[in-house]
Amino acid sequence: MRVKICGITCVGDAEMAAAAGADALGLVFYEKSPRFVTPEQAAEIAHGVPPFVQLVGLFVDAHPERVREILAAVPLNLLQFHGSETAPYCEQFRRPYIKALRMKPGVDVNAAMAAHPRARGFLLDAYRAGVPGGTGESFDWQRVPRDSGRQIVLAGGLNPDNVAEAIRVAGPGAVDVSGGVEMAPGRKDRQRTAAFVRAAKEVGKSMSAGGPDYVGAGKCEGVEK
Ligand SMILES: O=C(O)c1ccccc1N[C@@H]1O[C@H](COP(=O)(O)O)[C@@H](O)[C@H]1O
Repeated sequence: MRVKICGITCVGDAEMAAAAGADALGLVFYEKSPRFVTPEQAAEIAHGVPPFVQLVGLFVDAHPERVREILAAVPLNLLQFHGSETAPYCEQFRRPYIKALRMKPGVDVNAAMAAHPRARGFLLDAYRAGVPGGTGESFDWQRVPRDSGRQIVLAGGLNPDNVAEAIRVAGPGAVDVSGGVEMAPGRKDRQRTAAFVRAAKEVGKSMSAGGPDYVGAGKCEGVEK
């Protein structure tokens, strides 16, 4: 189970979250968020990120020039598009990306996924009208498709107390949290972050112990599995 801690705003929190075992750290480039960071702050935070921890840039319907400017200044490994971005928009940056889907009642998740054939995965988040994300609200985890064949990142209102149950119900490949591990908007709490990573990794391990440990559909030529 991979874990992303989103909304990192300072070097200390990046180091703390990485030490707690986070696989990815999120930087929010959405100006209206309390977790917004400037490209300069983001570049400084990037220096505190150890090798093999992914740095993810979160955008909400940003002007393409703004995304390019940030890409030139910050070594992002993955882009997270959290607005109503289309596939051509997302693909123009030629970087791996995930697309956030807000779980509005009645939304056709499979159709939304099909519209982004080149996305690395889909982050499923709660829906609240007028707010693009980071609401601290969850949605019915039963609604997460189990057989889409796409990588699912579960988000929305997760915290150290509910993440294990959320993973058991939804069966995602990764989880993403922001408000549920904070002590104040934009500042992560060490204990909550560590407890979240531990809970997610433990349940992920116990679930893979009960089933096949290799779920990849792709085969390598000449190699029998
Ligand atoms: O974190 C934000 O401020 C934010 C702003 C705009 C769009 C997305 C945002 N965050 C993402 O939302 C999910 C859920 O947040 P939470 O855990 O419910 O607080 C989070 O994982 C971020 O990827």
